[in-house]
Amino acid sequence: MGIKRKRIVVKVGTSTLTNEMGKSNLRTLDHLARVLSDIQNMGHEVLLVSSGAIAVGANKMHLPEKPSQMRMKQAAAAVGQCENMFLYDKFFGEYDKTVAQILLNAEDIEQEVKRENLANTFFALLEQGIIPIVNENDSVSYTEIESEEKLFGDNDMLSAVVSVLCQADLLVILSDIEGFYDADPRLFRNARLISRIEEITKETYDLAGGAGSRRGTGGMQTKLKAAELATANGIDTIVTNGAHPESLYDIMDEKKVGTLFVARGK
Ligand SMILES: Nc1ncnc2c1ncn2[C@@H]1O[C@H](COP(=O)(O)OP(=O)(O)O)[C@@H](O)[C@H]1O
Ligand SMILES: N[C@@H](CCC(=O)OP(=O)(O)O)C(=O)O
Repeated sequence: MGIKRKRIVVKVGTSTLTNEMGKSNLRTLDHLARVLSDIQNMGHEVLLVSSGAIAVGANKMHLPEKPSQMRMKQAAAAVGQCENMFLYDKFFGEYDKTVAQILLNAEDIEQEVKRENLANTFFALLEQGIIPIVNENDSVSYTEIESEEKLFGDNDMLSAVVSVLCQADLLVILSDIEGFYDADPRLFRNARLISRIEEITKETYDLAGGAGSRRGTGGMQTKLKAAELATANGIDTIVTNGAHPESLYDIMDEKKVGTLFVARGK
């Protein structure tokens, strides 16, 4: 029997990668590296879209909080990206895996020639059993951090763009919450998890609020946009909690986890 959902893209947000102190959450990073390595050993192809550069960099630079000035955000991203890749290289290395860093701007996707080159790079890496780790190129492209006209908006959207580009079978967005609720559970205690969404409509967006912590960006609004793009391109999308990366095993076994946004045309 062939492997279902062979190629998966996993996106992990700042709120999962860092702790309350703004420092790297080493336990989660290690768990994530172990589970993704294991899933690759089971015959799947894995791509990781990882946020956290700005928050981790700000912490390493001893800034009192996440910077608001653009130049400081870009500086923090340069420091934090380096730290994150160091940690990923170390943790994935423990499980005998090689990782590669890909940093993207919107132009890299918009221009056809660049897009093709980029897809070829991803395919070459996957063919070699390497795990690509993707982030926005924040230190170069301020538009991705701030502009209204940004294509990615944030890493949720970037993960959907990468999923489409790589013709992934599944996108998993790991956040600091179990999935998509009928209201933001941080504000409404009685909010209920929605386990399956067949179609994302205006009413769905009405249920989604912004970021839940000072570390996160975009909240459920951007996750819905990402799910909309991915599902429109035939890619199932799951939003679930990244605190327990082991749930990825259940996802690969097609068990019910978090919220499934069903691919269109299925
Ligand atoms: N309808 C909703 N269901 C679940 N979470 C929601 C909803 N609306 C807003 N949120 C908020 O979205 C947050 C997750 O997004 P975000 O803070 O950007 O994290 P990440 O770093 O994972 O992208 C949750 O902690 C929650 O407070
Ligand atoms: N590219 C930025 C992350 C932006 C972003 O989308 O953050 P998040 O909502 O935590 O996924 C960084 O690495 O800090």
